[in-house]
This record gives sequence, structure tokens and C-alpha cells, in this order.
Amino acid sequence: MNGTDAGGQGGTVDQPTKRGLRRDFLAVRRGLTEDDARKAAAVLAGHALELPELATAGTVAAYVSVGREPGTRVLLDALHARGTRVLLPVLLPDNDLDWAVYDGEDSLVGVAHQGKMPLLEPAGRRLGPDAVLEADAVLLPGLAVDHDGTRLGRGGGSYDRVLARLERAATDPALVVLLYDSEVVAHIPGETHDRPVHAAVTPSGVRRFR
Ligand SMILES: Nc1nc2c(c(=O)[nH]1)N(C=O)[C@@H](CNc1ccc(C(=O)N[C@@H](CCC(=O)O)C(=O)O)cc1)CN2
Ligand SMILES: Nc1ncnc2c1ncn2[C@@H]1O[C@H](COP(=O)(O)OP(=O)(O)OP(=O)(O)O)[C@@H](O)[C@H]1O
Repeated sequence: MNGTDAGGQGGTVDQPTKRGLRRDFLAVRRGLTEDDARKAAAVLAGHALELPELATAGTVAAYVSVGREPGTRVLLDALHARGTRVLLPVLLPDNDLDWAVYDGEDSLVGVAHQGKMPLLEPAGRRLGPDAVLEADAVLLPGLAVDHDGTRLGRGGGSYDRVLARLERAATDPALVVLLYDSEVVAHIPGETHDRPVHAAVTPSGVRRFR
């Protein structure tokens, strides 16, 4: 733990801040072609669907990938088709997350939150922020993870809140981040509020951290 950042300056060589790291990882994603992204999403979904934690889960909290995020659409549809209850996040004004059930592609709406990339969110009944406590597995977005499971998110703190809520409730769902291979790195500067994830699924397979 080194206590750096949360909104610090761009990276330096020996102690890159989270903001600098985010910028660098996002730049690499922007360089991916549509074809790269489509192939990666298909392979990634295959690995994720083989995870025992997902196979046995009654409820999975996930998210709808946008842009060049590692694709989750194939995975969401496969989970939905096999009868898993899939919860999707709705971003609240304070960056906390509400949740609603995924009921197929037609149940998604495009939403433009100020200053953020356009998202796809579920149109169904909102279940409240505590609905995530019903999840047996949580699929988290991120930009990178290190070998301890420390995750670099987009900086909104939404999933930090989700992880804090899960910890307070003493539920212990599988925590799985979906990434590209180059985003599993040796070290991410952690802060005291960061909670480690248990595994990363990338196009080359599953990496476990606990
Ligand atoms: N597909 C997807 N859905 C998601 C997330 C996500 O990361 N990906 N979230 C994850 O929490 C939540 C929404 N939170 C978000 C937080 C930031 C940005 C965003 O566009 N950030 C800009 C930088 C903004 C800034 O610097 O202030 C960016 O990353 O380019 C998007 C969503 C819930 N839904
Ligand atoms: N439990 C929490 N409740 C409220 N705010 C929090 C909580 N945990 C972290 N935050 C705040 O969220 C902001 C972003 O934190 P951080 O840079 O770690 O985001 P991140 O992990 O990259 O993003 P995300 O969690 O959305 O993926 C920080 O200002 C932090 O203080």
C-alpha cells in the first residue's frame, strides 16, 4: 500500500499514478481494431463460461461492455440463455450503482451520463444498490489488475463501493475482472479502500489470485 494518487498527476517512471496508468491502458484499447475486439470477446466468453463459479451461480452481477472494453455481450446472452439470473448496473448520480435484471438485448437502453462514455443500461425495474448482495459471482470492469488482484478501475469508485458493500454484508461472491492479456501486470498502486478481486479472465485464460 503506498497511498498515492486518486486524482494525482500523470505517471512518472518509478511511481506511476492511477491516472497516468488509466490513460496508458485506455490508449492501448483505442488501438484495437473491431476485429481484434470481436475475436477477443468470443474467446473470453468461452473461458468465463467454463468458470465453475459462474456455472454454479444462480445470480451473476455483470455489466454491458461498450467501445473497446473486453466484450461481455456474448457472455451475457449465454448466461441468460442457460437460466442464470443476470443483474446489470445502473449508474446513479453519486457514482453508486443500482441494479436491474438482464432480459435480453431488447431490455437495454443507451444512456449518456455527463462526462462519461455512453453506456448501455437495463431498462427493467430497479432493485436498489443492495441487490448486488444477491450475486454469487460479480463480473467487474477494469483497466488492469496486478498479481495480488489489485484492480485499476475507471476512477468513479462505483465498484469500490460495491466491494465495500459486499464486505460489510459478509457475502463472499466470486470477484472476476474481465481484461485483455496485456492488462494483467506486475503492480498496480493500491489504496486502502481497494479490495482485491479473485480472478481475471482474459482471452488467454483464467488467472487466479486467491
Ligand atoms: N461498460 C461499463 N459499464 C459500467 C462501468 C464500466 O466501467 N463499463 N462502470 C464502472 O464503474 C459503471 C459506470 N461508471 C463509469 C465510470 C466512468 C466512466 C468513464 O467514461 N470514464 C472516463 C473518464 C472520465 C473522467 O476522467 O472523469 C473514461 O474512462 O474515459 C464510465 C462509466 C457501471 N457501468
Ligand atoms: N466505499 C466507498 N464509498 C465511497 N467512495 C469511495 C469508496 N471507495 C472508494 N471511493 C472513492 O472513489 C474514488 C475512485 O477510487 P479509485 O480511484 O480507486 O477508483 P477505481 O477503483 O479505479 O474505480 P471503480 O471502483 O469505479 O472501478 C475515490 O475518490 C475514492 O475515494
